[in-house]
Amino acid sequence: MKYGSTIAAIGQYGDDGAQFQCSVVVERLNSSGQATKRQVIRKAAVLLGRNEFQEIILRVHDGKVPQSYTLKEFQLFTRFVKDGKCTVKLLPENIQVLISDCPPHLLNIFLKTLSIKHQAWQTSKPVTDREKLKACLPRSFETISPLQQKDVQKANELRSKVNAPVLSRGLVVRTGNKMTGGEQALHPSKKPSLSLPTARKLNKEQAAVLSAVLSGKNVFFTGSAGTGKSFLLKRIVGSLPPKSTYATASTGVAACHIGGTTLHNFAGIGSGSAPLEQCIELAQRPGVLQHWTSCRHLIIDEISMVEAQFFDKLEAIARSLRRSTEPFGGIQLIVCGDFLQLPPVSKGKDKATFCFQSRSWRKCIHLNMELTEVRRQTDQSFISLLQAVRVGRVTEEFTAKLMKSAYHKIERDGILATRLCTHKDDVELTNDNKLQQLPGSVRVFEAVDSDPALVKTIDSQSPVSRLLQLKVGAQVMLTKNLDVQRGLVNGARGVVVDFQPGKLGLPRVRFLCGTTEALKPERWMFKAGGGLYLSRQQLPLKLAWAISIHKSQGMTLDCVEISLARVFERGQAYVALSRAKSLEGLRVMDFDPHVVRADPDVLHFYSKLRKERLLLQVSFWLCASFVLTIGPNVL
Ligand SMILES: Nc1ncnc2c1ncn2[C@@H]1O[C@H](COP(=O)(O)OP(=O)(O)OP(=O)(O)O)[C@@H](O)[C@H]1O
Ligand SMILES: [Mg+2]
Repeated sequence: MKYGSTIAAIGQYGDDGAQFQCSVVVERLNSSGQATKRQVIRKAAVLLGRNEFQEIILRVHDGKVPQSYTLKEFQLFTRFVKDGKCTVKLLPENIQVLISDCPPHLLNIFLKTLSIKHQAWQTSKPVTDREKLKACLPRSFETISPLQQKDVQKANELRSKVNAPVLSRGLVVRTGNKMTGGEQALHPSKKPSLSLPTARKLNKEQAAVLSAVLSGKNVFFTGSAGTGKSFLLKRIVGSLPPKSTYATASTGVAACHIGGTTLHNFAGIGSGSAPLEQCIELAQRPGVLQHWTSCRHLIIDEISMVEAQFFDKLEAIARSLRRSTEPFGGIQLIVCGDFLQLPPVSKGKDKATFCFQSRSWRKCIHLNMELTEVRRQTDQSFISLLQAVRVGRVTEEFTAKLMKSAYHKIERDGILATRLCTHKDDVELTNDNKLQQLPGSVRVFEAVDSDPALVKTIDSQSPVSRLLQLKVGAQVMLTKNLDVQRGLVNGARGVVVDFQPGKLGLPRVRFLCGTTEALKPERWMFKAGGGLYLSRQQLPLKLAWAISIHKSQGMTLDCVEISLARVFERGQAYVALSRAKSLEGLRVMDFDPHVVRADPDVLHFYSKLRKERLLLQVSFWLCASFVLTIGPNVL
């Protein structure tokens, strides 16, 4: 395959784990492990292939001369895969290939492909040097085929049979201090069987948006609640080079869902209410300036809560700091959200303006796309009800259904419904009171923060609090995806059944999905200003008798109870109702159709986009085999 075509292919597809673009450093080491020769390739294509003897080859291409390494005995260092980094150390040659700035999702598949293909290859008879010479085959290189079940089977067969000497000539995987993969197979009792990568697949609509993003367009994608916008954003984050990609969201909770930071944190201009000149000065502080200059792809989730003036300021700052006349200083924007959900928080009496009403929106966004397939709910009649609520048109039939839901018995196995509150104070009061009312003693779990002096910054982005108080019987919610297959997902509801004996006294939680699990502390990483990373280690739990509707934006909830009497915002009732996975899992205490309001400006914005045929319903677009040629000139 030619280098040029490889890069183009990677830009658009490259999802099979055999090739990607990244930075590479090749080091030749001496016997004491020091580099005696170093070659830096800032823009390299890395390919996995096979030679004429079916051996696995790692090929590094700098655009001129390819370098090939036969992968027989090697070590993989995989601790920083999440940051797009890994190292392949070739043992007999004493060469290490340091890979960095690789889209983490691709790197993950690449490493899995490499490990499994290598283990499957070990089941075949090795070709000796003598046999190679005799064969006189012309040299060849063919990109490795995507992982298949048969590769996994072969690798697992080897794992069940093999003993130490065989693996000692093979692969060793190191993830920090722990060892996985090949090395675990040295201890037969510990070897887990391998499987194909389980990343949940994007649907066609989502894949089309990803492809538009990878083609370099500035994309705004929208869709009703639960169409998988944030799910897709996570994949987009994983498919772009980490050094120049910033994942942000308008709120800390939403930022945490996509493993990013808040837009305010990225911008470094405080609330952004100071005059532009002052904001530009603020953005030039050390640490902040680097965000603006190194960013090539800016991702923003929950765009509906970003204020127009703030967006315009960011756009002007980007042009100024990057000394560019292009919109947003040439940064690729990937913006997502549903304007019919929560609007920006208004300051004072004036109604806040939406981002799409900003001066720069139109010139910044090349492509508007809409996801239509709802993934959070499966019951079509409930989906139709929510669609009606979204646009503020509740029929009598839907009103009757929602009023009837007040009698739903949704408690199961001692797990009560979570109450979604319109006001923050109600949340704290409810959770504190309910915990106090429970018999038994309180256990307090204190988080370990990387920088206790920055607890406020951590609090603003963390889904878990510094102090977590629990008792047996406490209603809790999981705040992290622990095991999607087993239903242990972010937002899963449960109840504390007991605490394990011992000093740590970790809580065991029974979840609605039927699983009872002892929970261990988990770690969250946050990007703070100045390229600084902060972390918090805490149990992945929060009290769940009540949460606020604002905090629930973006969540999927198992069983919810809602009181809408004090709804004060357009879109608020829709956000609350659309958190539920099913009508059966929902109880609305006091439904009144008048609290359901959609913002007329938003309805007008969406209908204008549709009228001008600028909002591409991706499903329609796929049917029509529409080619991505729309640019800013069309808008
Ligand atoms: N392709 C997919 N495969 C499997 N599950 C998916 C897929 N896309 C989305 N989901 C699941 O659907 C649910 C809703 O997705 P997500 O939260 O991303 O929706 P959203 O559009 O961001 O909603 P909201 O507007 O409420 O924030 C989640 O549980 C998510 O894991
Ligand atoms: Mg979302």
